[in-house]
Amino acid sequence: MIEVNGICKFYGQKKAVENLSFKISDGEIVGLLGVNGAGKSTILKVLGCFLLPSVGEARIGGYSVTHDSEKVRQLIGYLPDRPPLYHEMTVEAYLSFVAKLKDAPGDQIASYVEDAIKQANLEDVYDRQLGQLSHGYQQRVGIAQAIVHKPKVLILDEPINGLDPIQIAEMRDLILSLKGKHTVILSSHILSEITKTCDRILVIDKGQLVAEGNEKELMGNMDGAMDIAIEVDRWDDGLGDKIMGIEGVQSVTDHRQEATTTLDIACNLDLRGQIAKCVVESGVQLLALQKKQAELESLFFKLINTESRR
Ligand SMILES: Nc1ncnc2c1ncn2[C@@H]1O[C@H](COP(=O)(O)OP(=O)(O)OP(=O)(O)O)[C@@H](O)[C@H]1O
Repeated sequence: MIEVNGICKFYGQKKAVENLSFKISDGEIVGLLGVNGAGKSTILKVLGCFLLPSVGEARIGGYSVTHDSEKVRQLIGYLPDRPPLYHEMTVEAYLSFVAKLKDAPGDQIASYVEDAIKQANLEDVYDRQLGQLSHGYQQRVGIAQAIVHKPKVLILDEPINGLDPIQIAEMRDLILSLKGKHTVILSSHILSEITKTCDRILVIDKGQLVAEGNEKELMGNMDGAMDIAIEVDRWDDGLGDKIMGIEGVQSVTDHRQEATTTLDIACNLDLRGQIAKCVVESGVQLLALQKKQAELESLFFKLINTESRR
């Protein structure tokens, strides 16, 4: 449904997107993940026909965003990072206005608006002026204006931006409810959130695609990186150094308690056997050894290589 081939985008001398290619199939929900300034909005603006690519081509439903932008616009609904709302209009009047602009069939505008209001859970505020709505409701109206003409593809730029935890959960449900009806591409800088809604994640760093896959696949791409925790019966001065001496161990952090000591060990491959052997040979009793789930955040940092930015 969406095909991006070798896109670059320059703002003057500044390269915001570099040689980016990806495909999104019909009905998929795909997330663009990256820190601020990674190039997410720029990519979505190109797909939304708001910006032309400097190099390369993008197609939606087979139509080029550069040469067939009229056709592309009919296929897509777009929520920019700031929803384009007219504050003096009511929700219903605004959605009806957008439906007309998007060439929804004249005799069905009322039913299209009603459907969008229902889907975005706006029944309680349909007659309120947009300027009087909370940020969370304005964001929902932003989604409603993107879906009102029943587009095949939805492009959502940071749909949870500025929402509180309850509004985030509601927005997550709303996005998941769009599954099956639309192909969705959305952006976020929050890894834990994007994994809850998206089938697949494209990790963007400095305008480039640095990794892609679902959460499990991204974890699998970490070259076997693994965090291991061990518990031993007593503190031993040389144990940390001995474990550090095992090839592939990256760091050892100890936590001494009264009765036992735990050590957190980061490795670049599965070294559980060697670590157990090393502990036993040191004469210390090994009470527990477990593989820790690598934290999502540490995955993100590893993928975009930003340890130094933390
Ligand atoms: N109109 C513009 N003129 C010049 N540079 C721009 C312009 N818009 C974006 N940029 C730069 O291009 C890069 C990518 O910006 P973009 O907004 O696409 O990133 P982003 O990942 O969406 O970030 P954010 O999450 O902060 O919105 C950034 O370095 C940004 O400063």
